[in-house]
Amino acid sequence: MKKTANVKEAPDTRDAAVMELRDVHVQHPTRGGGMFSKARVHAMTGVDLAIGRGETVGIVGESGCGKSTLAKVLVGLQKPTLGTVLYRGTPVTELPEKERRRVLGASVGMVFQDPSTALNRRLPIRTILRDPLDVHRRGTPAQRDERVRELMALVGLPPVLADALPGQLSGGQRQRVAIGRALAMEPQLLVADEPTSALDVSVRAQILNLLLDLKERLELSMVFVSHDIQTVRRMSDRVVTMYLGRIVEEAPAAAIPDATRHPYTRALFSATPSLLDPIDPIPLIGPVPSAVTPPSGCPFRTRCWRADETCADAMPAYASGDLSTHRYRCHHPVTGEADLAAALTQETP
Ligand SMILES: Nc1ncnc2c1ncn2[C@@H]1O[C@H](COP(=O)(O)OP(=O)(O)OP(=O)(O)O)[C@@H](O)[C@H]1O
Repeated sequence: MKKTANVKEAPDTRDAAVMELRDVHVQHPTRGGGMFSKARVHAMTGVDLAIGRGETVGIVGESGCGKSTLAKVLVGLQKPTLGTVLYRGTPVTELPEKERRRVLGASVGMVFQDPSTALNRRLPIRTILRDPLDVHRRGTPAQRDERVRELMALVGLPPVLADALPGQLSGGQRQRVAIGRALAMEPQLLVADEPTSALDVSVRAQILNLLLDLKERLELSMVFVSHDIQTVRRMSDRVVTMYLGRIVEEAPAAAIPDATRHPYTRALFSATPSLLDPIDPIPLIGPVPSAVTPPSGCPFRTRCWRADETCADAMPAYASGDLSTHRYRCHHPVTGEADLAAALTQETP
């Protein structure tokens, strides 16, 4: 094991949370399941999460693990089936639907994966940026125009593009518009769901740097969602690993990978090694199981090289790591290199 003594501890911001989820569940009727089908997709199960002021929380996991569902709950686009969402201490899940959407719509900004589909192609950039201000009746018309100018400068768009249509912009410029629109209402929290995965590799770093810069300048809290743990680690103070709708580990970003204990976090990290520090990829055997009939106990057990019969009995309770903001749910946590070596020799069926 490498030493983790130099790992900087992320502050425990739970008391000053901008947003908090308490035991949140989201279940969907199955697609094509028929009107009377009782089958449900378990998109989120028992999620507890607090996002501190000025903190960036990264969410990582494979496709279908519930990352986008979590992002939608935070911005009010997805109502939880069960559980409580608090915005600055107010339980918004107890508000009427329209009011919950209004409060979260005005307080939380969202940047989607693909700016080409997220922006209305027929509207000029100035109208797109003004839209949230018009919807929420923020300021006078002159103040709204001034805010549009400010937003364009903030996200690095030249004023000359105000009358352009989204189709006349590059992918990177379109994502800048989407970020500007998300910031129009001066939100405290910005949620970015895979904000660079639809962009050319050459502009990805520019958009990531813009988000880091805006977070500092505006003292934003941020939730950054990606399947790429290396990017999440770079962007975040704290990283949350999700698997089949559940949080399985939360760790300070600087603790990744060496101090992390959950086999799934380790496997995700090993799948995107850096050129400078190559490591053997841990094979994740088989696909993520169905979210309609998730495995009993620990959902990762069917793909985990450390699983035994205890893992089928119950979802492990949270255990604390050495750092106060590190916790994980695993019956057989990874505690040393030998625990990883066994993963490399497991047999592919
Ligand atoms: N409206 C819906 N109806 C039925 N099932 C849904 C719906 N939305 C999401 N799901 C299912 O919920 C689960 C979680 O989906 P979600 O999109 O949150 O995962 P994700 O980790 O963001 O994946 P991706 O990276 O592919 O977007 C998946 O099994 C998905 O198929």
